[in-house]
Amino acid sequence: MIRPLTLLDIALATLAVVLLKTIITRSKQRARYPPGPKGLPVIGNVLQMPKDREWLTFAQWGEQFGNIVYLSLLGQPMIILNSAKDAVALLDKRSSIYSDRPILYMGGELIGWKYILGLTPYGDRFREYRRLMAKFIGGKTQVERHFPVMEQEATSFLKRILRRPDDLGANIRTHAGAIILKLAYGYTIREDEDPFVTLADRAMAQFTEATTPGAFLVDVFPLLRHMPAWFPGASFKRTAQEWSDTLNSMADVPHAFVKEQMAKDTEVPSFTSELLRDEKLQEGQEFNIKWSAASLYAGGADTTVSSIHTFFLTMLLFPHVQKRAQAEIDSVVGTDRLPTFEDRAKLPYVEGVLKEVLRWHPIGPLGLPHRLAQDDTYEGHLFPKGAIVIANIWKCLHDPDVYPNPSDFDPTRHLSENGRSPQPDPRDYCFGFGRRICPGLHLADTSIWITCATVLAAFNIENVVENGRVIDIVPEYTSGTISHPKPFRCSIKPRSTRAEALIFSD
Ligand code: HEM
Repeated sequence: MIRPLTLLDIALATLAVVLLKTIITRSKQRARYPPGPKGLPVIGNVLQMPKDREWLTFAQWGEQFGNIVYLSLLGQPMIILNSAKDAVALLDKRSSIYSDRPILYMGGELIGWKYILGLTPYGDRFREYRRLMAKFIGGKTQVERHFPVMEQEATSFLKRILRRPDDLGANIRTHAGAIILKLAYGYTIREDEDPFVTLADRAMAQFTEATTPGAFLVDVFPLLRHMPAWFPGASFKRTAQEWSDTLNSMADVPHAFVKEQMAKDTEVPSFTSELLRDEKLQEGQEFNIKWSAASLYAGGADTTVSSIHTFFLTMLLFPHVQKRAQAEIDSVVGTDRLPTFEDRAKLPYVEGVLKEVLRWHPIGPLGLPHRLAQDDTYEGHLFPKGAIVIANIWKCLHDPDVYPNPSDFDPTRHLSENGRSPQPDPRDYCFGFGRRICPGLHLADTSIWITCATVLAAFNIENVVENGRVIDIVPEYTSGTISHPKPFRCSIKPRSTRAEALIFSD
């Protein structure tokens, strides 16, 4: 005899149908996602994620599965774009839906880096920060106003090198900090252990630690953020509080300095002072000015450091490039003065050196992650809403079809020489894409150029010789959002007594 159906039977049957439907829909959807390495149930590709220099593994997966690679990390979809063509087609051309940022619970929410532009969600605050920055450094004309500061700081950099030639890393950090602090706050740094530079360095180091994937469980289980700080196992909350204090000081202390100077009418014009004077300050406006100035500092201090370091590294590794660039400067500028921005258009080979520095090792090999705001389809694939989309900038700039022999540092690839057209300008990719493109790109381009040009005019960069033996170096880079050359030794000496005199001539 057949037992009559109970409510429980009906509930179980309904659940089974719903589960089956979900599995079928998911696997149908999965079939429409781009290909990628096969992961495990639930955790997806978590165990296959590379621990360092992710851009190399992502590029390898691109060769194996096709340029667009799909990954799933505990259910979080991630899409890697390994070609410039796809990055432009999606992040540039469909920018209105590809411009959000993923939420980082430890770094963004608990510590407060979401107030810094790079992690600010796509919305009103994002637009306001970008508007303020565009007025100051948004184009070539705006940046031209800052040429005198950059030229003066380039000479100060040469002096620091001359005084402490063995402290290259520290000298470069001071130099980058000096430019951005002058522009953002009208602040002149102290030569020894500047308190603002030290504070910012600490905040940036904590940022790197806080946003390293897998470093904090709260990024995997966001509900943990509600745990009280005293709860056993909640030490991350206390760390977050401490690091939040550092970040707030990084934004507050220089801002207060400008206001103090303005009250005494002694301020040096800067991003902050100009906005505080100009803007009819409405509610919340001062907050935006303070945090966009801190965003300039956070975005500008560490990035150019890596590029300038790469410049020294490559001059050491490719001495023939250094010689040719110096010969070009000598023939155009002469040896009685240092190069200025007025010389730039007449120095195509030095321009090629700058482009190669930005291409050979892009400081942000994977840029910053974008977040897709709604479902999208592209070349027959489904890209789900909420997916994290990453452009493999390193791969775009090392694609052998676009840049033949990509590991060669060859400035001539950017010249129209011997009837050859220049290869694509790396600046079209290294600064990112769409509405999130680096707002500091013109400042970066000009400040790195003047630094390289003056260093080439004044110094020879050579291998260290010890006990008659040349110390060779093997170039190595750190992992992380901003990738730096690992420390290396080099000898930096004035090219002549005349060059040395020029450095101290002002
Ligand atoms: C070699 C130098 C630099 C390179 C290669 C570089 C590259 C980048 C890249 C790849 C991004 C992410 C773009 C995206 O999401 O698609 C970015 C964002 C950003 N950069 Fe730069 N950058 C450099 C220098 C600077 C400088 C000098 C500043 C400030 C003065 C700056 C400020 C920023 C800010 C605030 C963001 C966040 C933009 C946003 O989220 O809307 N960067 N940069």
